[in-house]
Amino acid sequence: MEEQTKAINTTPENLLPYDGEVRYFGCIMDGGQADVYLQKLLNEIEWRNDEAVIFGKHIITKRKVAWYADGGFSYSYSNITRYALPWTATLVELKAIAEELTGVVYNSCLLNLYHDGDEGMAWHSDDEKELKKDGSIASMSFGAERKFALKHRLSKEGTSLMLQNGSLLEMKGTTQTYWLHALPKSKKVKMPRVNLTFRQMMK
Ligand SMILES: O=C(O)CCC(=O)C(=O)O
Ligand SMILES: [Fe+2]
Repeated sequence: MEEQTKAINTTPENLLPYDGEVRYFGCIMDGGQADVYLQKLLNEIEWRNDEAVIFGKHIITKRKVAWYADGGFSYSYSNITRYALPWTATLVELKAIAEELTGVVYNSCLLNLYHDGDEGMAWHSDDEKELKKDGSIASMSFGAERKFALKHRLSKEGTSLMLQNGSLLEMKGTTQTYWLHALPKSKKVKMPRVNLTFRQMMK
């Protein structure tokens, strides 16, 4: 890896006023390096359309997904069992960068490919029982800059920020219990974005 030219903010402030911790490290690599990673991820990842059952209807999302993890992990939903793919060299590199900055070791990664601003992610929290309770999620972004929104479940208080190319965001503590997050659609965005969320799954 090339040497960093700009200093990374290794102790970013908490963006949430209460009930959780969300920290934005900003860009953790230069733009050229981020562009190289974007191309590698677009080409190397086994992207597939996500399937889900919503209101009894079987739907296939426009957004593409992939799931990589330590050996042996599987995950079931809507009567489908998915097996994790083994880490690629690129993902091992990116996982090491996330772990170095957050001080947490991750054992799985969910990847999302949004082809343009017509694709997004609805309000949700990542509170599946398979995930370590109050654990850390490290979210790395490549490609088009997109808005990331957070909303408290009870008070409805909200905040948002732009996730830049080559940036890192960490969510931890009680964030997934009390806050929802979303990636709103945007007519202005014409370029793809790849997002990686490194997660701590229960063994
Ligand atoms: O694309 C993003 O920044 C958010 C992804 C996300 O929330 C998720 O995969 O659970
Ligand atoms: Fe999420």
